[in-house]
Amino acid sequence: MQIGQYKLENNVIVAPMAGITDRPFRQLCRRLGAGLAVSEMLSSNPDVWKTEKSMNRMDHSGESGIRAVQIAGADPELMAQAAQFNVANGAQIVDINMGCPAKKVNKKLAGSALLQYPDLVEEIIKAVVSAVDVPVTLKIRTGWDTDNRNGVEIAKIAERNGIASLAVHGRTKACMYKGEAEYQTIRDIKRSVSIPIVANGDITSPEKAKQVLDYTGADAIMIGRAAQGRPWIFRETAHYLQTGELLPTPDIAEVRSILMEHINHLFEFYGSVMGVRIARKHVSWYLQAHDNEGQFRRVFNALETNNQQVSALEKYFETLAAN
Ligand SMILES: Cc1cc2nc3c(=O)[nH]c(=O)nc-3n(C[C@H](O)[C@H](O)[C@H](O)COP(=O)(O)O)c2cc1C
Repeated sequence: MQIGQYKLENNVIVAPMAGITDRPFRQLCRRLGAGLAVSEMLSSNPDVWKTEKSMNRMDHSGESGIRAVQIAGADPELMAQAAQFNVANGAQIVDINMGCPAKKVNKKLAGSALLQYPDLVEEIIKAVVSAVDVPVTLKIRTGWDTDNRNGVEIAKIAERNGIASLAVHGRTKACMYKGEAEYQTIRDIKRSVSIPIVANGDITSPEKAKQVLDYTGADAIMIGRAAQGRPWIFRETAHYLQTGELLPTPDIAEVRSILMEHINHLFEFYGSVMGVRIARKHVSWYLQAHDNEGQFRRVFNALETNNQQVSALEKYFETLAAN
């Protein structure tokens, strides 16, 4: 897929996930085959840009691949400034968040709450597109609520105001994460505009990715939660879409090596205190399939230092390999 001047290596994209798609995770997903990894959202409120959390989110140093940075907010002028600020800090694509249903974000009328106000959507897009000379992409849900799936209307606004590609999560804001994603609205959107469309929501396997692409006619797919503890899903999916062949799932030795690489990057990026905290949730996802009783995870979550975490994992994998 082409986004402005950028051609993706493949059409499998890492969904932005606040608290998850930090630089270590994006880098790992890219190494394991993702064509693009969008960063966690950054608020358009300049007062928070200096906080540790925002500074971490804006840290793209040494990141390979195209740097796509997501911004969230409801004020067109502030969104334009946030876009400029991020481009000055190295963003090569600016993505606007109109998909997030989180209360904290929607309370400020940002994220998917904006879908209720097509005029404001248009103003924000216009302001951001004219503020920067990099491609601007947009991420939405299919609409505000089930009776008002206005995704097609929003897509047309996006197209006529210069949005370079549009990612659509197949749920409305009202759905939050309940039920199953639907792809019919994504298909309707794809048929009503000619900008590239990215299909998102509940894509959990290479085969599902292919089904969704075939059904919607979308140009690319975006995977979020299914990559938690399973970043190799990008390699598997890209390979399947290109060849029709399923790769074998990684054996335990490879899972160990990927997990160790991931947590070592977390320690480097966040330092040992925060790194140890963030490692806990990732380790629990990686081990879901191997630690049925959750026994190891309970012990692991009580460990306080990175050295303790590393040696506990080494022992855990040695025991698994011996059995
Ligand atoms: C923990 C978490 C954080 C998320 N943060 C963001 C975000 O910062 N920006 C955004 O546009 N979407 C965000 N999303 C939504 C995802 O990008 C994606 O649209 C959604 O999870 C559906 O895709 P999936 O079924 O593949 O997970 C988040 C989702 C989760 C689970």
